[in-house]
Amino acid sequence: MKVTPTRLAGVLIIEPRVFGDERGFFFESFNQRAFDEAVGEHVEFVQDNHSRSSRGVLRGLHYQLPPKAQGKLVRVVAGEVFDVAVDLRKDSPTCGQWVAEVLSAANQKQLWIPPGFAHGFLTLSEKAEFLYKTTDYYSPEHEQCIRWDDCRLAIDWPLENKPIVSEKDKNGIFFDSELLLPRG
Ligand SMILES: Cc1cn([C@H]2C[C@H](O)[C@@H](COP(=O)(O)OP(=O)(O)O[C@H]3O[C@H](C)C(=O)[C@H](O)[C@H]3O)O2)c(=O)[nH]c1=O
Repeated sequence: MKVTPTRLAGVLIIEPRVFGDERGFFFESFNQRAFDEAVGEHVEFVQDNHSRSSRGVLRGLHYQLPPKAQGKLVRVVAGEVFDVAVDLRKDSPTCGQWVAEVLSAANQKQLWIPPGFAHGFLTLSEKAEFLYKTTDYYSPEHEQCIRWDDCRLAIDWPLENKPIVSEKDKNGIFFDSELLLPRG
């Protein structure tokens, strides 16, 4: 497993070791011991999610407030997305900054996004199947949505057209220092 830090401390790009042969391929999509070693601590996941999106669908930017903040280990098993994490940690030197990575069935890359970040993605392929593990349960009461087009975040989405966004996401809030989350 190859682990690459990003410019947002804690957010990691994880590339599993893929075993290809004449039948196809095999890889461990999650290994608790290897993951904990990569992150440097034990991380427990309690929920697996799966969403399918069409080209141009943008989901996010979502996060849950403490005490239900979620860490997310995300990957794509069909198609391709432009995946984004935004640092919302109050005392972080990269607070308000974002990092993006193209995740696809072809590159088999995963992104570890610890609690304290907002997350979203733009679908680049006709269809994308998005799977992810979360470190806490879904809690609508704690869910927040920051506008994908917030001008302070200025995320450079590779948009071909106006994205397809849910009503909830259309009515998201704008990034503000009041939103920031305590570290940990
Ligand atoms: C997230 C979630 C949703 N739901 C229900 C609530 C709605 O009735 C329906 C669709 O929810 P939503 O429109 O919030 O789904 P997404 O827009 O894909 O939200 C996700 O998208 C971005 C990329 C994220 O990072 C979050 O994990 C998550 O918020 O599924 C559940 O039952 N459990 C869940 O964990």
